[in-house]
Amino acid sequence: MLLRPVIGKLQHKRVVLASSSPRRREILSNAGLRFEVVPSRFKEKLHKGSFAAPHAYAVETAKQKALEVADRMHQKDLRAPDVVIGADTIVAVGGLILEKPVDKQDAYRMLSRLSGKEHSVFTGVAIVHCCTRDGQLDTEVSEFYEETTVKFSELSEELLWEYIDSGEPMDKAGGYGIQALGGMLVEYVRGDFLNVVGFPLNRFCKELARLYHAPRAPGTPRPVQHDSIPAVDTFEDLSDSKGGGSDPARASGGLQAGGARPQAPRTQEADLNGVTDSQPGLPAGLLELMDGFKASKVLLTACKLQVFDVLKDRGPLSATDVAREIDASVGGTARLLDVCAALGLLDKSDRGYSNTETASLHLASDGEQSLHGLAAYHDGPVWGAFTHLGRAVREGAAWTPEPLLQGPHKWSTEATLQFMRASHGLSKLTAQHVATAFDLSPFTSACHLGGCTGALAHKLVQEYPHLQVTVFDLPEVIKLAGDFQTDAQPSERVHFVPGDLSSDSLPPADLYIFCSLLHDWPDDRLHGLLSRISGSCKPGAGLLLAELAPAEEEEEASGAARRPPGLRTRGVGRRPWSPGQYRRLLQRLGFQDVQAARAGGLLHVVLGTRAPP
Ligand SMILES: O=c1[nH]cc([C@@H]2O[C@H](COP(=O)(O)OP(=O)(O)OP(=O)(O)O)[C@@H](O)[C@H]2O)c(=O)[nH]1
Repeated sequence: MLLRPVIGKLQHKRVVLASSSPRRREILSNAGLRFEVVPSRFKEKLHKGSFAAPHAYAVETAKQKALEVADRMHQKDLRAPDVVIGADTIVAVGGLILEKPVDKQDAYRMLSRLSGKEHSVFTGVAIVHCCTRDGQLDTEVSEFYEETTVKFSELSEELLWEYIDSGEPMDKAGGYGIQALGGMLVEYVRGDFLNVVGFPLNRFCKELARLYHAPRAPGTPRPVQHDSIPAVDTFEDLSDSKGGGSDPARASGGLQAGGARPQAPRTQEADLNGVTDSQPGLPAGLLELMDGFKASKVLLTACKLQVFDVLKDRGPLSATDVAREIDASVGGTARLLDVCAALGLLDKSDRGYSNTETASLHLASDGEQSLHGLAAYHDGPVWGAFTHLGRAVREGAAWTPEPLLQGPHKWSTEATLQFMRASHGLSKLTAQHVATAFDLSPFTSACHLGGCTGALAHKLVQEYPHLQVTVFDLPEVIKLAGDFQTDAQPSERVHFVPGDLSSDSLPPADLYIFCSLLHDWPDDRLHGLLSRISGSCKPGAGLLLAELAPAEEEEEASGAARRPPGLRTRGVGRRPWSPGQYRRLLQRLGFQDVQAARAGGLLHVVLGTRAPP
């Protein structure tokens, strides 16, 4: 299992592929990498003559493509992804650089130049690590290139034109696609085949291994292992995600979006350094599971005590200053702050403690992307439910506590508001990704079922100027929805309709949407509801489902599935969600053209169209 740990180095990072090339997307996703695709807008027009060699041109273009995306994403959200990957493939023959042909004549010129000769294919790759400090984007670029030699047969005019007329050359460097019809033109290849197709996967993995696993000098002791929550004085040792490897993003003060994670002891990564650990592995997954709740409680407690609010937009503060502001003991506060730093939620320096970017963005109570309400919900009703899990199991009760299951019509106004605050935070965070996972412009009316505060509805109308959106939810929720604001302007195209999903008829719409709602529903209820919706849909109407991705998939992609089956740290109580399962379910319910996409690194979004009966 040397393969997945290499790609797994990027597992908990938000990775973006800055390329529109379907081949690059396929090569990287086949390798198990999880990423978003944001095509670069950088125009490939660098002056070729100013580069000493063709590969230098490809590398610089790859770098500019990636930096353009990092910069644009940073400008847009004031938050860049953790890693942006850019690539550029060119063909070099007789001192000339060939890119994609602009038209058939250009393709003809390129292919006749390659006929009967050897040429080089270079792909330049840039891996850009990003972090944001004081609102400024900081980048660290690793770049490399790979060269492959390709020899073409002599091509007759007839063959040449037949190939050009197939249309295949037009979006390909040098005017051919070696992976398809163009393969028939090729006599031999020396070097990495995938490099010709557009991405040198082998070299990329070596580069990741180098970046994240700088070999230790001989005789250097192995890094110290820690429990999830280390002794206060040792938290600095936890700066790397898996212990032992170097992480450029962190080394440069960078921050992991999913950074607050307990540490597991090193296991097989030693193989990457050529050091094979012959000892049987310790049950890292088990220990992590036993300990994991402490990390959650630290985060939830720091949120509740408003530690992240106190530190937001302020310079580093001492434990004494923070203790004064949150009205707590100095010793207790110091310990809490140290553990928050160990978990990657705070930065600690000689001058004191300050928020990481993630903490300011998501854990302080104000701000558009705050998840403070969700933290309070977990610390309150959810925590309470899991405290009595043993009793629920003995009595055969649902894991969600009865009062929560009963729904808002049985809750106090405060409990309903607490639930809505949690839902609102999560919706605001994910709305843009859900709204743009697919092109929804063909629809003119949508209904967000269980749409709560209307956060997604407002994003949808902002994104689609011709769309009317109905938010359908229980009367107790709709009554309070006006108390919540979104960054979008209130719109007359958003309507709130009270009703009960399971008994009332649904408002008419040509697109129905569910978002983060179905994951804990029992199978029979889910099937019943979706069949009812399918029954209310006219042919051509859409159903869009967006759910948080299950822990299993993430872990499998990273190789963490080495753990004993069934041991998962996250996703407890969730219905296992896989796009494949929902695709099949939607197809059984009469939806066709079902497409699945991954959005924001956290969501699966599935869209189907009601087939004629
Ligand atoms: O044999 C093959 N050779 C090349 C390709 C494809 O050609 C293009 C190369 O173009 P470029 O590197 O500029 O990348 P774009 O497609 O324009 O996408 P970006 O958004 O990244 O600029 C590339 O798609 C190769 O896959 C091929 O398919 N076969």
